[in-house]
Order: sequence, then structure tokens, then C-alpha cells
Amino acid sequence: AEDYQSLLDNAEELRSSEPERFQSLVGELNARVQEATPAQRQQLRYLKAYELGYTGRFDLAAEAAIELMKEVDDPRLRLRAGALIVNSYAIARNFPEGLRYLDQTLLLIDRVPDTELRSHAWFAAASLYTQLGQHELARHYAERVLEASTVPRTRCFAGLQRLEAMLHLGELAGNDAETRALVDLCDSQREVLVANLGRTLLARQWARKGEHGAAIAMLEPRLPEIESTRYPRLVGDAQSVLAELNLALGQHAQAESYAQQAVRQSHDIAFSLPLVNAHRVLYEVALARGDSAAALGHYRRYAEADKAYLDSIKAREQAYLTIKHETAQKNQTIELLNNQNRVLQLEQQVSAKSTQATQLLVALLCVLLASIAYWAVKIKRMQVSFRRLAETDALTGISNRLHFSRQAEQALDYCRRNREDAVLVMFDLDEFKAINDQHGHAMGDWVLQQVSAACGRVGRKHDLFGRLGGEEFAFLMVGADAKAGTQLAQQCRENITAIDTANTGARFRVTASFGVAATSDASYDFQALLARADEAMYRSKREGRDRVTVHGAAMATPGVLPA
Ligand SMILES: Nc1nc2c(ncn2[C@@H]2O[C@H](COP(=O)(O)OP(=O)(O)OP(=O)(O)O)[C@@H](O)[C@H]2O)c(=O)[nH]1
Repeated sequence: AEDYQSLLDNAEELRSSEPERFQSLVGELNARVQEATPAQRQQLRYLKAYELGYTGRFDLAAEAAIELMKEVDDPRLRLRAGALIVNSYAIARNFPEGLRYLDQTLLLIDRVPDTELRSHAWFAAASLYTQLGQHELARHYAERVLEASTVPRTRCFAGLQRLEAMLHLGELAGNDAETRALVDLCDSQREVLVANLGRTLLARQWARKGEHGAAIAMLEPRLPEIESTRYPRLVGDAQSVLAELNLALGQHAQAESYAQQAVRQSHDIAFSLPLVNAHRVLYEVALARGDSAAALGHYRRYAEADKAYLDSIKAREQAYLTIKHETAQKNQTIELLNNQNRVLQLEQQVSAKSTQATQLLVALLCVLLASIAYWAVKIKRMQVSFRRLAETDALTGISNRLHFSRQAEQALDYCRRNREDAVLVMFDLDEFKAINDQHGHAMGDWVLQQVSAACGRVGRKHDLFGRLGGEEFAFLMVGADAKAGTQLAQQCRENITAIDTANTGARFRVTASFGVAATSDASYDFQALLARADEAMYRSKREGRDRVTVHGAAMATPGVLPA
């Protein structure tokens, strides 16, 4: 048994040149379908659809090819199916569907690199446009096939399409070289139908040149072959051309006979050009015979056929324009919808972007505010710590001279305005130089810290306490008189003498001499108050140290409060 694929190839090869052999091959392939691979089954389906078309069942052929096109992925087989659909609809004159599938089929061309397969689609386009009377387009696609295809059979079909399109466009001139070449080519391919359609074209060209006899001699012997094709268009065309040729030669009987055969042949087709020509020949013959009644009858039928033919051309033109218009409208609607979609998408993008931008702005502002707040706090803290640094004595941590003086001046100002008493207590450590000298400067520093801690505990909450410099300290008490100042001085003095130096490894006594000056005794001027306290303090020194002396009245008398 022959290999399944070679059977398929064989069927492909013979599908139009040997229809009967082709049909029997398809039957055999069908019977052995279990042997087929899925791809081979699809190819068989294509051939079966093709066979339906070949046997005149174009609607069934189109249906089968549409099913195949839906189910198949391979673009090459889809293209062949598409071309078959278009061809079938072209012949069945279902132009809207034909154009619809033509669009789909031409779209596949880019995915099919094989130029022969592409030619299938272009060929189908040329066929459809021929049927639609769009001869410019038909010629265009036929020429694309001729540029692309090297297959003789394909070139035979496309060559006929091109020449027929040119005939309709009035461009088929007297030069018959191309037509003759076409007839030879189609003969060599045993394409009887196309070769003879080419011969009727050739006969027309020769008639135009006045070579009527030669045209008859060329075409007449082919008639049995032509009639054996049973293809009405070819048979009617050949008979009507022979009728016209005989009429031109004055052979009326022959002309009439061919014309009558052509009319019978074209009976089913109300609007064909051969029918129009045949009626015209019958009319001319009757006229020449002087049979005016018959002539009138033939003329009426000629006029009707001619009108029907022209109407059919107009109707085709109208149908084509309507379909094109509808397609354009559909495309416009689709385009409009696409544009609306695009606008909507852009709007969404824009609003998303602006939301993003707003969020970004808010985020930026937050960061900005946060950093401003951070720096404000930091700067404030730095200011505070700088001020504290500027105001405090580094060794003891209490107010330094400058800060103490400023605060004391403000406090005294307040007291002056409110007629309140204030008292300044000043003290200086005794023999401090000796402590430094005997125990070292570090021990001196330790003593200063101990003294400041011992006296810091003494004052009231609002009393000012500061280190004036060296081993000299001072208090300012607001709302207090000399007596309160003296009590504070005594308390401070006792705390100093209580400082225990045993832990330092050295044993020595720390004492201080105090001077007290009250505003009741002097003015509210800080410097003056300071000078008087200083004076009293030196008196404490002179009188033996480690004691408190009040300036003023007490100083005139023995104003010394002994320790
Ligand atoms: N360790 C230490 N010594 C200081 C500091 N400031 C001043 N002194 C010392 O304190 C000493 C003060 O000595 P003097 O002014 O002679 O007075 P004094 O020895 O206390 O004698 P009298 O005041 O008369 O009892 C000096 O030797 C200064 O160097 C300080 O911050 N640390």
C-alpha cells in the first residue's frame, strides 16, 4: 500500500488537473484515515473542502473551510483554508462574507514566508474582485501572483485573471503575444478550461484585427473539448464568440446556430456578456434576412439581456461600495471605541500620576516640617546648653561671676522698686594658697567643689549663689535682712568646717571668712554692696579668719559674730 503522505501529495498534485483521479484519491485517503497523523487529517479535511468546491457545492466548501480555519493553528493551512473560503464565496456571489474572509486571509500573509502559499491568498483576492467587477484590484492581485509564483499551473490561472481584467478595463490591445503564451502555458499544464478561456480572449483580439477566419479556424476545432468541460461560462463564451465571428464574415446560418446554442447554454444566467452578444447576433441575422418581426423579438431580448447585464454590473458596483462603506464604518466605530478607551486610560494614568504627585508633595512637606522641627529643637537645646555653659562655673557647676552679677543686679532692681530688703553674703577660703601648695592644685580644686556643695545646700530656694572667682563665693538673699544673712553665713561656715578631708589621704582643716552687707545699711547698688561685704570679709580675715562680720553699725561696735 502506498504511504499515506505520498497519497496526500499525489492528491494535492492532481487536484485540478485530474478531477476524477483526485476524487478517487480523496475517497481512498478517507477510507484509510486511521493511518493519518493529526496534521495529515487536517490536510485531508482541506482537500475534502476543496473537493466540495470543485463539484460545485461552494457553500458547503466554504463552511468546511471556515471550520478548518477556526480549528487549525498552522498559519499556512489557515491561509489555504481562507483562500478556499474566499474563492468559494466569490463563485457563490456571497460578497460580504467573501470580503470579510479576504481581510482575515490577507492578514495571514505576513506570517507565511512561502511565496507560493502567499499566492493562494492573492489569487483568491483576484478571483473575488473579478466577481465584484473590481477589475483594477483584480489585476493588481493577479500581478502579485505572477510576480511571486513560479508554479506553471498557478501562473496559468493568474495570467487569465490579469488578461480578463484588462479586457474589462479596455486595455487588452491587439498585441496577442501574452495571450498566446498563456494558452501555451495552460495547455502544457493540461488546464483545458483556462487554456480555452484564453483562446476565446485570443479570438476576440484577432477579431479586432480583422482576422475572423483565423479566429474561427483556431477556436472551432476546440469546441468538443470545450463542451466536454460542461462549464457554462466557457461554453457560452466560446459559442457567442464563434457566432460573432461568423456574423462578421456574413456566414449567417453558422452565426445563428452558434448564437442559439449560446442562448441555450446561458439560459440560466440572466446577465452574462455571452448572452447579450448572442441575442445581438440573432437580431442582426434576422435583420439581414429581412425578417423584421423576428428581428424585433431578438432586439427586445437583446435589450433586456443588455439591461440585465448592465444592471448586474451596477448592482455589483453598488454591493461592493456598500460593503466597503460598512466595513469602513465598522472600522471607524472600532477606531472610535479604541480612541475612547485610550482617552480613558490616559485619564486614569493622569489622575494616578496627580495623586502620586500630591502624595509626594505631602510627604516632602512632612519631611520638611519634621526636619524644621528637629533643627528647631536641636538649636533650642544647643542655645540652652551654650547659655548654661556661659552662665556656670566649669569647676563647681554653680553660677559664675558674670551670671551671678547680672542676676543679682536684676534682683536688687526688683527689691528697690518693691521696697524689699536684700542681703549680700560673701566669703573667701582661708589660707587656700597653702592648701594648693601643700597638697597640690587638684586637691585645691576638690576643696572648691566640696565648699560649693556644702554651701549650695544652705540657702533658700530663691537665694542666688555663685563663685566670684578663685576661692571667693557670694550669696544674694532677697526679702532678707542682715540677721538672716548672718544666719546663712554661719550655717555655711559650719558646713565648711565640717568638710571631712580624711578620705583624700591628707588631713587639714578648711575654713572661710565671711562678710555680710545689707541694703538697709547701704544702697541697692550691687557694686557698692559688694564693696561693703568685701570690707566686712577682710575684717573677718584680719580678726583671725573663720568668722562672720556684718558691715555697718555692727562694724562700728564690735560687730563680729564669733564662730
Ligand atoms: N586649686 C585652685 N587654686 C586656685 C583657684 N583659683 C585661685 N586659686 C588659688 O587660691 C590662692 C589664693 O591665695 P591668696 O589670695 O593668697 O589667699 P589665701 O591663701 O586663701 O589667704 P587668705 O585669703 O589671706 O586666707 C592662690 O594660690 C590661687 O592660685 C582654683 O580654681 N583652683
